[in-house]
Formats: sequence, structure tokens, C-alpha cells
Amino acid sequence: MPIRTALLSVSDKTGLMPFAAALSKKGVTILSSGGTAKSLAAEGIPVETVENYTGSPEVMGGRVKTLHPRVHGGILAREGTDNADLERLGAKFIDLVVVNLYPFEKVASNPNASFEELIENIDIGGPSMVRSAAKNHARVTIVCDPSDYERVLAEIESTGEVSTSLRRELAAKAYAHTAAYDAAISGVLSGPRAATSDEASANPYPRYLTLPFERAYGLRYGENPHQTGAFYVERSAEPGTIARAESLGAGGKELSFNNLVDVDAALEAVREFDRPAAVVVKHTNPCGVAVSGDLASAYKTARDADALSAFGGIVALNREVDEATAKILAETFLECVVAPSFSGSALEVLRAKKNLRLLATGAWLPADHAGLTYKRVSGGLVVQARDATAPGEVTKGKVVTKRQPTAEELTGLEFAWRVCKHVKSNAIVLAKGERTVGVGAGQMSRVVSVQIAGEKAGEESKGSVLASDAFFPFPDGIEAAAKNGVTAVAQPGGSVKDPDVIAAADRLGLAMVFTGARHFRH
Ligand SMILES: NC(=O)c1ncn([C@@H]2O[C@H](COP(=O)(O)O)[C@@H](O)[C@H]2O)c1NC=O
Repeated sequence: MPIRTALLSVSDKTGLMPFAAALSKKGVTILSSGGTAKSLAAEGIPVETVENYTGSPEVMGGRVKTLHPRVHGGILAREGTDNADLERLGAKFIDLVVVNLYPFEKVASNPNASFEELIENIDIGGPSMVRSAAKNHARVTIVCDPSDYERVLAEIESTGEVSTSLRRELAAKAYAHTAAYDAAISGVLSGPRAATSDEASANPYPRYLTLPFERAYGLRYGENPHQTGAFYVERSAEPGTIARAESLGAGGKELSFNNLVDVDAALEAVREFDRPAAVVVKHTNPCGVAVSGDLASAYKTARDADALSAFGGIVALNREVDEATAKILAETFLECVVAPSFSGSALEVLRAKKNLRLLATGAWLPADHAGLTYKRVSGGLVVQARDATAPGEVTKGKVVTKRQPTAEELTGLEFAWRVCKHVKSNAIVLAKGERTVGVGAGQMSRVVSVQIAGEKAGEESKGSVLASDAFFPFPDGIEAAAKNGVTAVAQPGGSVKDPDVIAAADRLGLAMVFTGARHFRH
């Protein structure tokens, strides 16, 4: 069906003028609400105002402008069935609706916006038209995202109409758009800014939480081959995230479910460090982490910290990958390398590895940025603030033993502590300087994690320092560490048995710092 009349009513005028001009050139009649009509007319695009079309003025400061039977009848009318009704209303068939909404989410993201401002930015007429048009997508095309203008125009230019499949696709997108819009409003109205009591305003979590996601791609399978899977991205994903990353690998092979989860873990860990750093992850745990003066040596050190486990690993780097680093990366079979960017020569080296996925995230937010994390549990979702601690927990901690840690031990402890945050509990990290030598992860008993870390480190455990993500409930963990040659420990403290644990450290000549902070990771 050819496009006869289009209704344009937008807040975001990106790309609108060339789109409208092209429609007009194709002979499409353009109807438009106040502000939009003015902008179009100013560009010399012929336009009829909605006021003129409905015979009803915009009133209540714009609260009512398109909410009129001639508008909604024109959108919802079925060709053939509703022609008489349409005529009775004095309306005409509207075939294309181009609407984007008052920027509620943008206004809500400004903490200084007043409550009245928020309310006035709740669009009513816009979503009504979007929903009407999407319902009647058998005839009507709804465009609520300027990035779709080009596709719609291309179809109109070549066939004079919009295909059924694109109309259906845009209708689904439109309902996702209004659903996300309403979810944001309900989140704000049930959140601290709208709270009517002090108690409620102290609770940062809104009663109603609906999160908008969009499928990025289907996965070959889920965690295991017998499970199906897909990857969904947040509609407002932050910079430097997997969702925003560009895939640069030669084979163009997409990331698997497990790759995505591991890349996430590696990325989170490498963001901890300012100096050149490398993290090698296997099954969501770092098996080798190192910081160095340059990226190549950081990676080589991280890989060699546990070269056996690094095979088939996921590597995250916090600098542009250069050729020297790429050459060392190419020595091992890896699943994926993620970094802010890759130099041209590094890409050349790494693209020779056909199945290696390369992910360039661009610059990312600092590790201590605020944010929420979400985790599904059966029938629900646990939500929390990110574990976004600034560095310095060890150096600012309390030395509880007779012996003070040396400067070298302190460097190692601060490093191990920050790695420990990214290891599944019970987490024990052994380090020498700014490199891990042994990681004990995901054990049900802390002392076993100490034993595993010691076993992984082998001879290297002698003279290493140890970080523990939570307190030692008994002296046995300290005794096991000392037996492996560990000289200093960082742990939160806080156990009823702290006096016994400190006594054991003193007896064995260890220095121990209580950080006062715990970093469980599940
Ligand atoms: N009140 C209405 O009938 C109404 N109709 C359309 N709008 C919105 O007003 C904006 C466009 O207004 P204008 O063309 O006057 O600048 C669009 O974001 C559109 O979604 C309305 N505004 C709010 O509900």
C-alpha cells in the first residue's frame, strides 16, 4: 500500500529534515504537531499542522495535542472495514507515523531535575500514537528510532511502500520502546526520588524493575551443547562493555556463552589496574594476573604464572594490544583476547589465528565507578551495588601482627588483594610483587583454597604474600600458608577467632594486615 499521509511528531529531530524532505518529494502529505511542524516549515517542507487537521488547538501546555479521534482514527482505521467511520470523523488514512518521545530517561538521569520536570516529561500523546500505529501495522509503519529512517526511506523509494516484514519488525520494536519508556517511569515513581517518606527515600531500589534488553545474536548453544542460548544487550550499555565491543577476529566467529561470561570476568579484573596489566581467565577465575612496565611483559608474566591453565584461556589487557604483545599471545592457544583496542600490526599477527576471537571495547569506565549488578535466582533477581572499591585498602589497613610488612610485601599484598576480589570465594591469591604465583578459587573451605594456591605456586610460594577475600575462621589457614613459605597476609579480619589467628601469625613470623573490607564473589 503506498504511503499517502505521514504524521511526524518528534522530540529528537536527528535526521528528520532529509527524511521528511524525501517523503514530501515522493508526494507524501505530511501532518505534524506544533514544534515539529515549525521546524519542517522553517526548512521549506510543506506541512499541515495537527491543529489544522483536527480543528482542535494544542492545549494544557502541550499535554493534549495529538490525542484526537482524527489522529487515532486515521492511524487505527482498517482499509475497507473502517472507511465510513473515517469519513464520518472527517479523518484520512495515516500510513506512516514517525514519533519519538519526550526524553524522560535523559531528564531522569539528571539528579538536579525537579519532580515536576520529570512529570512533564512523561509523554502521553506520543506513546499513544506509537501503540496505535504498531497495532495497525498491517497497514501502518511506525518509526520511533531515527536510525530506522534510512531503511524505511529505501523501501519507499524503491517500491513506494514499506514491506510487511519491516512493518512487523518496527511494530515489535515500537512496543519494546514504549515498554522500556513506561518501565523507566515506573522505576522513578517507585524509587527514592518520588518517595513520600524519609524511610522510603533511603531505599535506592525502586519497587518495580523492568530491564530493557535487545537480542544481539543467538548462540550456537548455551553453557553446554544441549542447552540453547542467546546474547542480549542492554539498550543503554555503558562504554567499554562487551555489549559495545567490536569483534575483530579473522574468522568472525561470535563469542559463545562461556566466552561471554569469561570475558566479562577478565574485563572486570583487568579494569582494576592503571599500569599495563594482563589477566588470564579460565572458567570465570583468573589463573594468572600481572602488572608490569609494558603490556608484553605483563601478559607473558600472567600467562607463565600458570601456563598449564592458560591453554584455551580468555585474556584481558588494559592497553592497546601492540605487535610485541600480539606475538606472545600467538604462542598459546587462546579462546579470546579483549582489550580497549588493537594496533594494525597486532591485528595482522592475531588474525593469523583463525579461531581466536578479538574484542575491542574502546575506553572503559574506571573500576570504581558506581553501578548495579544483577543475578538471577530461582523466581527472582538479586541486585546490589558493584563491588567498586578504590585502591588502597591494604595500605590503609591495620597491621595486627608484631611484624610490619616490608614495602615489597605491601606492594604484593595490595596487588594480590585486588586480584582476590575477582576470584570466586573462598578465594586465596599468592603473589610476588605484582604477579600472581598461585590462585585457590571456589572452595568450600578456606584452608583448602590456601593448600590449592600453594600447590599451584610450587616453589614460588616461598617468599610470596597472600590475600584472602574473607577472614580466616581458624588459625589453620595461616599455618598452611606459613608452611608453604608465605611471609605476609592481607585479610579483612572480623572473626571471633581473630586473636588465635593473629597469635598464629606472630608465632610463625608473618606480617598480617586487616583491611576491614570483604570481597566475596559468587
Ligand atoms: N500531548 C500530546 O497529545 C502529544 N502528542 C505528541 N506528543 C509528543 O510531543 C513531541 C513533539 O511535539 P512538538 O512537535 O510540539 O515539538 C513528541 O515527543 C511527541 O511524542 C505529545 N506530548 C505529550 O504527551
